[in-house]
Amino acid sequence: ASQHGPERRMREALGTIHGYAGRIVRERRERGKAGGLASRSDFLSRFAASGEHSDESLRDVVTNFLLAGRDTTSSALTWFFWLVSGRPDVEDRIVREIRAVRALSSQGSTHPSPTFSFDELRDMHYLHAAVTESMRLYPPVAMDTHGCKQDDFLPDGTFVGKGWLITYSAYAMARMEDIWGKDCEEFKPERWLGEDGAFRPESPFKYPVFHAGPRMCLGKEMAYIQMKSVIACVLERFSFRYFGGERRPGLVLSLTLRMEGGLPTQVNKRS
Ligand code: HEM
Repeated sequence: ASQHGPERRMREALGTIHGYAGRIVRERRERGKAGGLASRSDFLSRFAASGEHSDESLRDVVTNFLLAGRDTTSSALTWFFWLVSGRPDVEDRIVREIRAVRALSSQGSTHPSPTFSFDELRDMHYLHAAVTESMRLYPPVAMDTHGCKQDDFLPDGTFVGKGWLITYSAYAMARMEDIWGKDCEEFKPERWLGEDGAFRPESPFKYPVFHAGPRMCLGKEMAYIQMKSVIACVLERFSFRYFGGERRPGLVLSLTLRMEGGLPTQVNKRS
């Protein structure tokens, strides 16, 4: 193998990632061995304790989860907070929903939990719609590429040859009138709500933010729980004011869709 150039840099980068993920696995294994209070019941600890998986295999699972689950949700949250900061009406509805859920569950309890339970988060339909709508316009995986294993035809008859790469852009699809109608460019959480106010999902082929078909995102439900939990906890206590100017922040297209220059924000305590 070459000691120079891209190969060497690749090897070094891989060493850094493997080192990081490997430490996480070793730590869980050691804690598991110590047993009792020191061991934890998280997903990885259970995997490690089962004794069925090698360190290398668990290291790759950890790497996969970090890549798939960290930058995606943080990209989604960044664009969400930017969109909502320009729409006080949406923010207001979210906060009212959070308070309604809170009021229902804290009846009779003097020390309500600072976070929200799974059931409480599930009851936040408007928030679910707002998060979904924000990812429609700013999909964390804005473009997704797959390789074609054998000659095939797309449903519309387009030929795709073996070995070809095919890319679709969820970002562009969100802005097509044919798909979403005349108001496609508008941030409109109501798009996702039925007349009863309940969230109404769409076909993943129309909304390919988590991909569609057999290789769809495995972490979709977990991603919603994480994002709704963060948003509900934060918006219950704070309001945000974006001060990056009137223009839309620049798009940075890497593996995930990031925001140029981050999200300059003033945070205020909610009264
Ligand atoms: C807003 C957050 C997320 C978005 C938008 C998202 C999006 C996607 C997309 C588009 C794919 C398909 C990639 C491809 O074409 O191969 C995918 C795959 C995957 N995602 Fe997510 N993801 C999110 C969060 C998560 C989280 C939190 C986890 C795990 C904890 C996760 C785990 C995975 C895994 C394991 C796959 C591979 C599935 C397979 O190839 O069979 N994702 N995700």
